[in-house]
Amino acid sequence: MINLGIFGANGRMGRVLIEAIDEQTSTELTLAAVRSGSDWTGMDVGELAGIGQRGLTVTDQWDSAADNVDVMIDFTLPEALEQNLAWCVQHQKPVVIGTTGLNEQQKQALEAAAKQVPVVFAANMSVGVNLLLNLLKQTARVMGETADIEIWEAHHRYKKDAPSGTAVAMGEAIADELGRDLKDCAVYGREGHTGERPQKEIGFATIRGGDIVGEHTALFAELGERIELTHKASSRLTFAKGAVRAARWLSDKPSGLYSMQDVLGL
Ligand SMILES: NC(=O)C1=CN([C@@H]2O[C@H](COP(=O)(O)OP(=O)(O)OC[C@H]3O[C@@H](n4cnc5c(N)ncnc54)[C@H](OP(=O)(O)O)[C@@H]3O)[C@@H](O)[C@H]2O)C=CC1
Ligand SMILES: O=C(O)C1=N[C@H](C(=O)O)C[C@H](O)C1
Repeated sequence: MINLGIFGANGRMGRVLIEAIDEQTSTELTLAAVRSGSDWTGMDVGELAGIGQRGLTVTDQWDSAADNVDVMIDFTLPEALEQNLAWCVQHQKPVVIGTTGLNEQQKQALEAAAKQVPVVFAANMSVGVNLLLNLLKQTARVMGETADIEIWEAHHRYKKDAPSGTAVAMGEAIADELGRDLKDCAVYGREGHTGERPQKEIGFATIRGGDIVGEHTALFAELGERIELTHKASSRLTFAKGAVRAARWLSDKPSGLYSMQDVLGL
């Protein structure tokens, strides 16, 4: 049995993580952490996730459960990342991180923490997106030098970062394969008299609306033909199941920064 803890248990991902951990016979939820003073403190985790009472309450007293946790899972917001990492380092807990929209300082904090505890970081925990990253590299090898490359993504109205972490990871996978630096060739939206498209650009477009769980497309457009590679997530449980799989995989690994590709053996 692997005992798991969740940061941000009351969030959209936190709630489906409770459900995903509950579904597995080999994992048990032993810490459902929320921020200090949160209104959710004291609520039964099963009630929070809509799956009926489970006998564990949401808490803002994280330390009291630390001894009973093997791996933490963090899907919160970038502002919470450094505090969560510090807690994992202090208590020597491996951690799976799905939070997106990290700035340079937060990325460095992630790398520093991974020297002291095992860390899986992935902007998207689904099997499909991680397979897609490989397909994008293959497509870039064949068409990338001559095709116009565009990436677009669509998410729910509540999402706070843009473009999505997955879209950025897709752009990075393609740019790496083509020997380009995404910082130099990315264009985030276009407006006005933009002129003709420079061939080496990688363009990004973002849609936000309603309850869209997460959709990503990469376009490789030539004169005369084009390829579009699309992934559509229809349930957050897909991401949560991926995170639980990553946590199980991480439980016996040494310190280091791992990807979902490592977890899946891709
Ligand atoms: N890698 C992947 O596969 C996926 C990644 N994500 C990413 O996961 C993250 C969370 O998404 P989602 O669940 O939809 O977001 P929500 O806004 O629903 O949840 C965010 C959680 O983080 C907590 N939080 C926010 N700010 C702080 C803070 N400063 N200190 C402590 N806790 C804080 C919130 O607590 P409170 O309510 O108290 O503010 C809440 O519990 C996003 O970055 C998203 O992009 C999402 C899906 C899949
Ligand atoms: O915020 C979300 O919801 C999602 N965020 C991730 C991202 O930014 O790529 C992954 C997924 O698409 C859902």
